[in-house]
Amino acid sequence: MCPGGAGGARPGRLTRVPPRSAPVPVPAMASKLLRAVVLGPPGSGKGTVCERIARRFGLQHLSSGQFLRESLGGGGEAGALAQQYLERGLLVPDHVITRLMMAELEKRREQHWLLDGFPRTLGQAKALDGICQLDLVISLNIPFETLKDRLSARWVHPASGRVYNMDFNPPHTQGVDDLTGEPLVQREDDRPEAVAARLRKYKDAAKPVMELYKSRGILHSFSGTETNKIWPYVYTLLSSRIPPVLPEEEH
Ligand SMILES: Nc1ccn([C@@H]2O[C@H](COP(=O)(O)OP(=O)(O)OP(=O)(O)O)[C@@H](O)[C@H]2O)c(=O)n1
Ligand SMILES: Nc1nc2c(ncn2[C@@H]2O[C@H](COP(=O)(O)OP(=O)(O)O)[C@@H](O)[C@H]2O)c(=O)[nH]1
Repeated sequence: MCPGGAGGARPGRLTRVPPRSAPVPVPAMASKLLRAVVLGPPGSGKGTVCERIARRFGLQHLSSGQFLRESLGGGGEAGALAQQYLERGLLVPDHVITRLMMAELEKRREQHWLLDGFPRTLGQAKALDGICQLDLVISLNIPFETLKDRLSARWVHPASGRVYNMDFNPPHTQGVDDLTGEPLVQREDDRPEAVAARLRKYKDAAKPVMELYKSRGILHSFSGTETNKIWPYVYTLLSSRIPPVLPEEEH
């Protein structure tokens, strides 16, 4: 069962109207903790979509890539090991990322959450199964050329993970994070040489994960080249599972 989750009851499935005299049950939609995953290749907009979902629906956005990058600075053994993989655009071994993510999920037993970047392999998906029953998996299908263009124009604020794109969502001042005023950087693994390898590896590892979630009937795929066009569909899907705290239009 999910940490803090309500087990088998699925949100949005409470369709029978009770007789007038019966006590009114707390709707599953309000009481069940949502466990969702966003899948997609590097540059597909997972972080962008997750941020929007997190803000509109009051979910915790948990980015495995961001947790990994934060672990690098800690001086620990796991961080040192992970650094060698990240620099080369390779996936860190399943047991390393799984241990990290399980610890983070354990801290958030009582919150709705949305995973970004985890699980990336079948091994990771099985580890997640061991602690949690997922409600929803969103898959973003974006053409390869679009991914390459986006990643080469991506700038990030390392401390927060906030992402910018010189065309799509540029910072107010070039090269500077809007909230902190700190410098933005380009990730080493967003260099064109690393990107092609990352995309290939993503495809190989993600295929069985998607098949697993498809076979369970929880996979929802969205295709396109623009996040703003995909977003209304994602918003509608989420709204069927959890009440929004902000309206859709406010990006
Ligand atoms: N489950 C995961 C998640 C991330 N990573 C490592 O962390 C890096 C950065 O992860 P993330 O921020 O999720 O980036 P990507 O998905 O690679 O790229 P993007 O943010 O562009 O999606 C990955 O390239 C990979 O080296 C990993 O090994 N295993
Ligand atoms: N041009 C363009 N850039 C986008 C769009 N959606 C997201 N981006 C940018 O593309 C880059 C990758 O998006 P991100 O959310 O980091 O994707 P992730 O790698 O899947 O987490 C970032 O620089 C985003 O600002 C879009 O519709 N058009």
